[in-house]
Amino acid sequence: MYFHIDIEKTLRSGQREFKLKANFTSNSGRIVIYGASGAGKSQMLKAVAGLMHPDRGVIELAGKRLFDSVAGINITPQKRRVAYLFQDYALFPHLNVRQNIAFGMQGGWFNPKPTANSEALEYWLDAFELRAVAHQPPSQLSGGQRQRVALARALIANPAALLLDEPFAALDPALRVRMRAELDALQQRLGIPMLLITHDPDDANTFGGHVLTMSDGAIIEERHV
Ligand SMILES: Nc1ncnc2c1ncn2[C@@H]1O[C@H](COP(=O)(O)OP(=O)(O)OP(=O)(O)O)[C@@H](O)[C@H]1O
Repeated sequence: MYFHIDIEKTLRSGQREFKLKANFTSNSGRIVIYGASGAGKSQMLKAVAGLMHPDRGVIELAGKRLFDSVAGINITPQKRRVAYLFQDYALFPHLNVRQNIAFGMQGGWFNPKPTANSEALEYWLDAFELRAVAHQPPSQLSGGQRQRVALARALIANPAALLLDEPFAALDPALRVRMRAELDALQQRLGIPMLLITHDPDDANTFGGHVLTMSDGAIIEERHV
C-alpha cells in the first residue's frame, strides 16, 4: 500500500469554517487529487508533507506511519522523506541551476558552491538536460527548464514520494503537454509514488492513475484512468 489517509481538520478564519474530512487508500504509484479551487487539495498535500497537522487521523506512506493522532505519532517534515514540488517551483533566484539542485542534497544554512558537484548532481543535470544551463540563474531559464530544476532538486534527496502542487499550471499549453509526458515517463522509470493535485481535468485524464475527486473538503468520487 502506498498511501492510506484518513484525516480531519477544521480551519477557522473569523466566522468562516472549512472542514477537511478526507479518507482514501491507494495502491497506485500515481494518484491525482482533482477538484475546484478551495476544495481542500493543498491542505491535504500539506498534511502528507507534515506542514499541516490534522486534528484527528492517520497518514501512512508505504507502510510507514507518518501521523497518528491516537498513537501520538507526528514525524517531522524533514524525516518524512517526501518531496514537495510547489506550484511556483520556489527556486532560489540568487543561485544558479547547479546550486539550486545541490540544495536538495544538503541540510543546513549554507548555500552550495556555484561549482558544486557530486555523482548525483551530475546524473540529474544530464537526466533533465540541464547541463548547458547549469551556470544560469532561474530568471534566465524557460518555464520547462525551471520545472525540471525543481524536480531535480526534489528527486536528488531520494524521496519516498513526490508531492506535486499544480505542476503544469504555470506552463503554456504546448509545454504543458510535453511536461505531462515527461513526468509520466519519469514516474515509470523511477517507480517513485507521485501524488499530484490539480483543478485541470486534462491533468487528471492524461497523467491518470488513481483519480480522486475532491469537493468541499471530502473525496466524493474515485476512478482509475
Ligand atoms: N489558514 C486557514 N484558515 C482558514 N481557512 C483556510 C486556511 N487555509 C485554507 N483555508 C480554507 O480551506 C479551504 C481549502 O483550501 P485549499 O488551499 O486546500 O484549497 P485547494 O483545493 O488547494 O484550492 P486551489 O486549487 O485554489 O489551490 C479554502 O476554503 C480556504 O479558504
